Amino acid sequence: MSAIIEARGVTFRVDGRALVDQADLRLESGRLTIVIGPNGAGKSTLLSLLAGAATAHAGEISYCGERLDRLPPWRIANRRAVMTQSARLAFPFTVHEVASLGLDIVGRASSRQQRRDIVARSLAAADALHLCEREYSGLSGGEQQRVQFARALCQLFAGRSVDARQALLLDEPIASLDLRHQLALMDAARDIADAGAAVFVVLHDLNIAAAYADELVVMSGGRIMAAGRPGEILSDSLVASVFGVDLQLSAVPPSSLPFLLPHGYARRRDWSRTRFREPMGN
Ligand SMILES: Nc1ncnc2c1ncn2[C@@H]1O[C@H](COP(=O)(O)OP(=O)(O)OP(=O)(O)O)[C@@H](O)[C@H]1O
Repeated sequence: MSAIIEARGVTFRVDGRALVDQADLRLESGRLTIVIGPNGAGKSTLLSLLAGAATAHAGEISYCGERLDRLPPWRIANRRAVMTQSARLAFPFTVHEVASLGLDIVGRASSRQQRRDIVARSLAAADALHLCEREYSGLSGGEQQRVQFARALCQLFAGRSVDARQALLLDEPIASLDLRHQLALMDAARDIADAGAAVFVVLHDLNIAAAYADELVVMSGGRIMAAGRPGEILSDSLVASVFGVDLQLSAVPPSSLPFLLPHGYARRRDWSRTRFREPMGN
């Protein structure tokens, strides 16, 4: 079966410089793919290309075997939801209104009650239901990030009635979150993959990436340097060559790092999962 999203030889240049250079990638149903790499590696640019927000100069991106550049916007909107890094809003929207933006171009066939249910379910999945009536601009950075996650979930859930083969693309979704919300959001992403979507996440935290990824993609200088199961590809030498960090010389004693590479993958699987569903008091 074709991948939900596939990139073949994708290259994107600005002023002659390749920000993404000949990337090959398959995002499959049921799989959580996490991309890591240093600042400027090209991770967000790759995500924009996969989302259809930028157009490749070479290579091809397809959704379920159909060329992305030939799909009408409404089909793209039903098939993939995106959470970008920055989401400033110029108007005084409430949290409920921001989450509902995810329903703007999808889910039009749904009844008013179905749309209300989708918004409530998405806000609950992001632990943001209790913020519903608050003004978005008055929220903390982490709270805003959770509302943006809810907005992406709204789009995904609403689009599901039209197109069951979907992808969720998240750009640094846990950058502003506390530890519990980081794990809860990643657990929610895991659940969405387990329900059949292809999930693609840009992360900086190598421990969390190693703990959650079915497939880890390591980027540097616009290129995919390695891809595979975290336990198979993560090594001190890869971290040294891509991030310029010698883990052996780290000032932090290994025993204080709860799931340091590459052992985190196995350990995380044994933990009880963190859920947004319980009230968390903020
Ligand atoms: N519109 C643009 N014009 C010129 N250069 C750009 C543009 N967008 C991104 N870049 C450059 O392309 C490179 C890749 O950027 P990108 O945002 O994809 O990296 P990233 O891996 O997501 O980085 P970070 O971890 O810092 O978010 C960077 O060097 C960036 O400065």
